[in-house]
Amino acid sequence: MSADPLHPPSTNPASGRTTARTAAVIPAAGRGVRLGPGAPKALRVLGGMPMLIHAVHAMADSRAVSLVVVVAPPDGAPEVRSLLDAHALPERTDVVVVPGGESRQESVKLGLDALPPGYDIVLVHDAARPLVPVDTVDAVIEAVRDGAPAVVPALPLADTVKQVEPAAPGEPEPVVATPDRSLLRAVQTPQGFDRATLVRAHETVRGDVTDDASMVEQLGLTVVTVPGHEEAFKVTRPLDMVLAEAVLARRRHNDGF
Ligand SMILES: Nc1ccn([C@@H]2O[C@H](COP(=O)(O)OP(=O)(O)OP(=O)(O)O)[C@@H](O)[C@H]2O)c(=O)n1
Ligand SMILES: C[C@](O)(CO)[C@H](O)COP(=O)(O)O
Repeated sequence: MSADPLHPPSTNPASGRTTARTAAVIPAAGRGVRLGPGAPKALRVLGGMPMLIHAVHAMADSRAVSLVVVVAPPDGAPEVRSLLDAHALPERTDVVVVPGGESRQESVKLGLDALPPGYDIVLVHDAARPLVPVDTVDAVIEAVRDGAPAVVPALPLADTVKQVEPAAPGEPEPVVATPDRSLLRAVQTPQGFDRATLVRAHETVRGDVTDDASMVEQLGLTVVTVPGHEEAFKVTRPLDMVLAEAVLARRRHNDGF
């Protein structure tokens, strides 16, 4: 890969270790059907600011992230560009906007295709997880820097989980198993990747998946976890908006605003 003169990899003078540059791809092209009627989910307002802007800030708050690629709703790229231009970001962070696709997987691929050379670590972060703390972002990046090809933030489950058999609509679903909860994790974003591995996964793995790490699993590589965070929850249903507003109010209170 050729070098980008604006954002050269940094070298630690003490260790001589060169730190790979990190970009974040934010899929934000979903409609938000489960949230109910309204604007595309990423453009809905939380604490006075579109959800997407919170998500971009969450990535840009990490000093390691110098490029953010926002994957906008397919016909919404100009609107998203204007929104981003209206909100200040750290000077060290460039933001590129591309139109997204029909599925999350397709949107992530379009974001990856827009990445310039020189970024060897890629985070993929849902716009729908606007409140992930920077410490979680940094923990993911650190684990990729330490050599893991794919890293996911994960939390233990609070509920017991049942596996069911599909049933006709309105009919009760028979339970067929109760997996050992201690071995299960709820997985969040940002998920972090060695760029070449993630590109290979998107180029070779076929079939529907619900996250990017599972594509790397299908390549036969080991994905590792780092501790996730309760505030990195995904805004999916209407109650999640209430929760997100409450988290923001608590942050404002703690910051003295
Ligand atoms: N075609 C799509 C579908 C989803 N996403 C993004 O993938 C993330 C996770 O998806 P989800 O929370 O399921 O969002 P939606 O698809 O918008 O939700 P729903 O299924 O309720 O419509 C979101 O940031 C969403 O914008 C995307 O970029 N392109
Ligand atoms: C990527 C993800 O957020 C990890 O938990 C999740 O799989 C996205 O799923 P969705 O059904 O597209 O919201």
